[in-house]
Amino acid sequence: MTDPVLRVADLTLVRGGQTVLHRVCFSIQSGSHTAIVGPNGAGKSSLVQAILGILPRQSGQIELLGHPLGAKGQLDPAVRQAIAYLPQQFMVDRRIPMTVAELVGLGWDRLELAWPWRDARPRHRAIESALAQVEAIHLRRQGLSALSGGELKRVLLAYCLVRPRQLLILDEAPAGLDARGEADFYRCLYHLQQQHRWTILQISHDLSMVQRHCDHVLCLNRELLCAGTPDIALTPEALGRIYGDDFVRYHHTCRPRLPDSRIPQASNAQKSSNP
Ligand SMILES: Nc1ncnc2c1ncn2[C@@H]1O[C@H](COP(=O)(O)OP(=O)(O)OP(=O)(O)O)[C@@H](O)[C@H]1O
Repeated sequence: MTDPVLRVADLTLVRGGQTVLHRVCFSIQSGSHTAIVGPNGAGKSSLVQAILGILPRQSGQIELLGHPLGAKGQLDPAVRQAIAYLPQQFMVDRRIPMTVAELVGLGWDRLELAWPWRDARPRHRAIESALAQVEAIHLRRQGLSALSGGELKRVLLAYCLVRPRQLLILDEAPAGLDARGEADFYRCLYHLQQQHRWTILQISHDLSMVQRHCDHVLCLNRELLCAGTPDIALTPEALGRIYGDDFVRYHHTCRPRLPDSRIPQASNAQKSSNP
């Protein structure tokens, strides 16, 4: 078995004086698709922020692509560039006069100093290719303020894939999209995952999506309560431990369409109910 893409050992995190993660341990393998599930306030976003080196940890170790993450978030720049992050909300003022191509280009730029003119052509080609892959090439000269929510998510995916990445971390990335936008986003994401062999770690509240698309689940509520394939981690018993014993999972089912002959006729129904 190859080295894990991510290894978290004994991670404890304190925020605002309270322990939000207690001795969390797990690892994720290359090419896997892992979901982090758990109730509001369970520490899911805090966990992701600790993995990205944004939040300092109280204790424990984090290793990304075989490299240790320093106590203050230090990480080999080449490793950092192999990781892409898609947040729940894109916190940049959309009135900033920036085009889609300029935003995607930021994902290509190296962290160290470089000669801008030497890289201009490959940079341009990488931006065009990334936008084409998310079917957003027609938006390249558009300002960010003119994008719909769904278009912006696709552009952010292009930002993620403008450079080769190995690990993609998503924090409720399709939040705010309508049902169609969410389905399109996931279709695009899974297609790209197959193509680029990404390892995905995503926070989600959508247990049906997790059941359908993820091969590993981490159930978190301040500590790691259980982990395994969706069949193991999303049983009613396991969900009861995470969300409380009275939790009942809602399944949306479509009523089958009745053949026309069996649909009650409003006029007949009315007739028979009239004296
Ligand atoms: N900036 C902060 N300062 C102090 N405490 C915080 C801060 N942000 C979050 N917390 C606390 O950390 C705990 C975990 O929050 P976190 O956002 O990680 O949970 P979550 O599982 O991602 O929740 P949700 O599903 O609601 O997004 C919560 O108790 C929260 O109040």
